[in-house]
Amino acid sequence: MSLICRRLGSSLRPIARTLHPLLARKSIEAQRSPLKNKRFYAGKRMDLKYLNQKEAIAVDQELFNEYKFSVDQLMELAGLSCAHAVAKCFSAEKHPRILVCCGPGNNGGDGLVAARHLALMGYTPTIYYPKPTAKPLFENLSHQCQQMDICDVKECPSVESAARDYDLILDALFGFSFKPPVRADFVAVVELMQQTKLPIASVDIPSGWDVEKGKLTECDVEPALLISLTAPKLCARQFRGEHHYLGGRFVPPALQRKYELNLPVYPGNELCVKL
Ligand SMILES: NC(=O)C1=CN([C@@H]2O[C@H](COP(=O)(O)OP(=O)(O)OC[C@H]3O[C@@H](n4cnc5c(N)ncnc54)[C@H](O)[C@@H]3O)[C@@H](O)[C@H]2O)[C@@H](O)CC1
Ligand SMILES: [K+]
Repeated sequence: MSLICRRLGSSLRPIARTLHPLLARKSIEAQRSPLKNKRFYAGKRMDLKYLNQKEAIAVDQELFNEYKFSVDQLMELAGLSCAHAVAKCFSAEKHPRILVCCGPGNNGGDGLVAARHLALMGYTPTIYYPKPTAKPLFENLSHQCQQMDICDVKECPSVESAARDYDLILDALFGFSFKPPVRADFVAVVELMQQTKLPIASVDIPSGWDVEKGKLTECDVEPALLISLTAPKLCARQFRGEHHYLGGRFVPPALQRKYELNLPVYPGNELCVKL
């Protein structure tokens, strides 16, 4: 279409655009995004972008500051998409009991949201939240879980007790703001996840991995499922588990274009897409 538009010459372009809305739209996109236009001409998909830590933080900030999303809004969608990805890979019949390990930041908040949705989907989540964040958002999420009779444990389970009491661990300890090494309060739970034979589903980043370099030691956490949120981070290139999903279906198209995210198409009305 854009090719036709060029051949028509500048004098006829406005007429062509008036007559053909699709032609007009493509032409506007071409002006806004040369890369997208190039992709259109070449007829091939650009590769999915893997974000470095700075880019992940920049996208995050833009969603809040430029697009005026609230943290609650995005966290609800992120956590819900994690629950959906878990349900696609681990059925409530075979893996009903889930230990949800929540960290002190927004990754932990995603875990609290996911726990609530997993409970509604027929799982039995139990929350381990060693350093609850004293902010209304996190207090409210914890309160909602309590009101839904979701249990929590105050002590980190041993490898043996976890093997006995749970079928899966949801790792919502650290996301893209993690800076190694792991601090004292979280060493026990990271060690549990390194040593357990239970399958692990990691939210956004396998906790303890460097956001860009990935695994730092041979014994680092090896999740069976990774749910990248918004767009995968560089460390996800090292992911060798069985299932990799993308969730967080809330990125406005203009922001996708600005960061050249080249996100895959989510099927139908799904909240997550297999990568
Ligand atoms: N932009 C987005 O795009 C969205 C991001 N969300 C989630 O938010 C996450 C990022 O959240 P945050 O920026 O709050 O950061 P994180 O949740 O990655 O963690 C930051 C917290 O961990 C602590 N921490 C950092 N390094 C540590 C270490 N070595 N040992 C112990 N504690 C450490 C920090 O003090 C801080 O409290 C994402 O990974 C994703 O899960 C979603 O909630 C919603 C949408
Ligand atoms: K995580």
